[in-house]
Amino acid sequence: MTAPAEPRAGDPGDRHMLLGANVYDFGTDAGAWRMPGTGPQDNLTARFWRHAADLAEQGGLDAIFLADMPGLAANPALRPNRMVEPLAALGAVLARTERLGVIATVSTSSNDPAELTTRLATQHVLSGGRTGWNVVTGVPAAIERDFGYRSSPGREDRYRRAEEFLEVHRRVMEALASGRRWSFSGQVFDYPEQDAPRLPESFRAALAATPPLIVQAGGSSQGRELAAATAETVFAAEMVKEAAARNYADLHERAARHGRPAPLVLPGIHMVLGSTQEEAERRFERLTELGPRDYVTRRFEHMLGIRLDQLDPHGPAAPQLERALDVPDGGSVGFARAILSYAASREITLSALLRHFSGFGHQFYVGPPEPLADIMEDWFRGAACDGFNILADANPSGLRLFVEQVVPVLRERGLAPAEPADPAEPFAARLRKARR
Ligand SMILES: Cc1cc2nc3c(=O)[nH]c(=O)nc-3n(C[C@H](O)[C@H](O)[C@H](O)COP(=O)(O)O)c2cc1C
Repeated sequence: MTAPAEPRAGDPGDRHMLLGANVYDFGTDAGAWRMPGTGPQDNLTARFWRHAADLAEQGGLDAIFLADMPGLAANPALRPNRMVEPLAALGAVLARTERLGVIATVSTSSNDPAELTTRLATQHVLSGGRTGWNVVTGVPAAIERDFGYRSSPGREDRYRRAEEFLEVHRRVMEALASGRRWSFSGQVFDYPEQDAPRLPESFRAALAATPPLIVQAGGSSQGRELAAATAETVFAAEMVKEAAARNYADLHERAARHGRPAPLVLPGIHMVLGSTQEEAERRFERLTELGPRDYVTRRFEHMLGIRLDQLDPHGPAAPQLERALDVPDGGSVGFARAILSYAASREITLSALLRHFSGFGHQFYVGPPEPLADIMEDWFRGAACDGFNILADANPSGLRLFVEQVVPVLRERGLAPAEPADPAEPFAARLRKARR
């Protein structure tokens, strides 16, 4: 009798896929805030976040994830965008839920590690162990001004700061949990030996049991190395399954070199759903009409550092982008790589690529539930991911469509749990345990 084959990295066996909802306020599509029934300031109300929380928890999702770019990261004349600070908004979600996890994006480039750690620890203990911190290093040009940067720190500097930031975070979290003194001395941060803050024993015990989950987003080689050395979950930008599977295996190898289990990988997937293909296409057309003209092309140019008017729209996308690509140092190599891999895998023209770019570097899907579940199942069983971060086209309607139409299909296939998660095993501990 041959021994059972060692599970390949990513072979899910009987595991369920993890499902996060990336609630980009009104939705991923630039026209989402103008969808019927949406008010331009809905996301500034606790009601909006309670509703998103109900949909996610009752729909059996694992977490609500909030991206963030502090400062005026996008032109509000184009679309109201991420107007709420993630930790505050997720406080409303936690107050409304029992099991759902929350993951807040906070940049290491515009915060202090010791101060942030006490904020994260407080929210984590109040939530009963249901929080995660998505580590990003972004300093898009718009943020330079708001945080008084004399010049935008390059990728190397940002990641060097992020490495030290995470080590300070780890030491402060340990001091909060143990009560022991702590210090840190590095190139970026310097904290003399000091007492841990005085805390009730119950607070310390809660942190010692399970600290906040460390998530990471940034797909450059520096980003992948940071994830392998410190993260427990990665929010990834992937548009092609084969590239995602290669990156998944690479992350497993990198983590093994650090003697750690690999982080769970959740690529984003931007979706426009309908009960039929026609219905979904109509929804997408409507959202595009409601959005600012040429929003997608301008975002495409900005993310890749190119000028479309200097390229041939009817020519092959991949060779033109390879020559022209100039990812801004404040931008994301991870997203650029995902877009290039899509262009190369399908040998499409630049204008055809733009149509698929409506996911802004994430996988983009327009159609009914079943084929979407096929794609998700294929990636999950194909060692390309451990689940997904759902990017609904418009919230809450798009999130509701996913919960009502796609989750039941995933459950039928055994890919999503039929029963809600056991609240006795809090979110952060459950995901930490799911790594391999
Ligand atoms: C999937 C994904 C999601 C990201 N989300 C954010 C975000 O919410 N806020 C932010 O400031 N940067 C975000 N970033 C960007 C990176 O964290 C940041 O710009 C980094 O410096 C560059 O990323 P890179 O390693 O991909 O070059 C994201 C990157 C990726 C790949």
